[in-house]
Amino acid sequence: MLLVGITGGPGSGKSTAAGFFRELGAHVTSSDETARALMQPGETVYAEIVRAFGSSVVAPDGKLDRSALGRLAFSEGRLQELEQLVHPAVLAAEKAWAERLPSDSIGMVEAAIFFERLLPPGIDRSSPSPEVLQSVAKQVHQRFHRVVLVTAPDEQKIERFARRMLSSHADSSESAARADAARRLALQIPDAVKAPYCDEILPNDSTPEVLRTRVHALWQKLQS
Ligand SMILES: CC(C)(COP(=O)(O)OP(=O)(O)OC[C@H]1O[C@@H](n2cnc3c(N)ncnc32)[C@H](O)[C@@H]1O)[C@@H](O)C(=O)NCCC(=O)NCCS
Ligand SMILES: Nc1ncnc2c1ncn2[C@@H]1O[C@H](COP(=O)(O)OP(=O)(O)OP(=O)(O)O)[C@@H](O)[C@H]1O
Repeated sequence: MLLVGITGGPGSGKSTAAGFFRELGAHVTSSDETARALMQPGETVYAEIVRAFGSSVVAPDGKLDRSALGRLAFSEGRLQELEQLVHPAVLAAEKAWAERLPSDSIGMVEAAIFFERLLPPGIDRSSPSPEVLQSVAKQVHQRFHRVVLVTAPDEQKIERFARRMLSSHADSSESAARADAARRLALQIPDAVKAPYCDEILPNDSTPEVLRTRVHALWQKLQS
C-alpha cells in the first residue's frame, strides 16, 4: 500500500484534488472530516472541548458552535489548546483507517497541517527556521510514502475559501470571510517554504478541469 499525504492552504483545492483522486480509485480520507466526526456530541473529544472552552462553544442544538470555536482558535490564540484535544484522536483514527486498506491500494490522507501540527509550541507557524522545518519534514515523511502539496496564489486561496464560506454561512459578510481565510492562511507554512519538503507539487491556479488533468498525470506517476 502506498500512503500519500495531500496538503495545501485553506482554499487551495486539496479537497477538490482528493475528490479527483478518489474517482480514479484512490482510498481517501480527510482530516477535517474525521475531526468533525470526532467533535460530535457523545464523542470524548466533544466532552473535552466543552470542558475546556465552556458553554459558549455549544450551539442551541447541543452541537459545537464551530464559528464560536473558530473565533477562539484563530483570533484569540487558543488554536494549540484545541489542537491538543483533537489531533491525537484524529491521528489514531487515520492510523486505524490506513491499516484496513488493501495491500495493493493507494491511500490518501488530505489535511492542511501535516507539517504545522508538528511545530514546537509558541513558534511563528508562518516562518519556521530551516532546522525546525527539516526535523518536522522528516517526521511527515516517516508517516507518508509521498507528500503532495496543492498550491495556488494566496489571493486565489482567500477568494475561494471566502466564496465557499459565504455559500454555507449566509450571515457572514465577504470581508469577514476573507479576513477569516487570511487568519487561517497566516497560521500555515507558506507554499514556497513548504514546497522543497514535498515530493509533488499540484498547482491549482487555473480551472478545476485543468486540476483534474494534472491529477490524472500524477495518478499515473503514483501508480508506477
Ligand atoms: C476551529 C474549527 C472548529 C473551525 O471549523 P470550520 O468548520 O470553520 O473549519 P474546518 O474544520 O472545516 O477547516 C477548514 C480549513 O481551516 C483551516 N484550519 C483548520 N484547522 C486548522 C489549524 N489547526 N491550523 C491552521 N488552519 C486550520 C484549514 O485550512 C482547513 O482545511 C476547526 O477548524 C478545528 O477544530 N480546528 C482545530 C482542529 C484541527 O487542527 N483540524 C484540522 C485537521 S486535524
Ligand atoms: N481551480 C479552481 N477554480 C475555481 N474554484 C475552485 C478550484 N479549485 C477548487 N475550487 C473551489 O474552491 C473552494 C475551495 O476548494 P477546496 O474545498 O477543494 O479547498 P481546500 O484546500 O480543501 O480548502 P479548506 O482547507 O478550506 O478545506 C471550493 O468551493 C472549490 O469548489
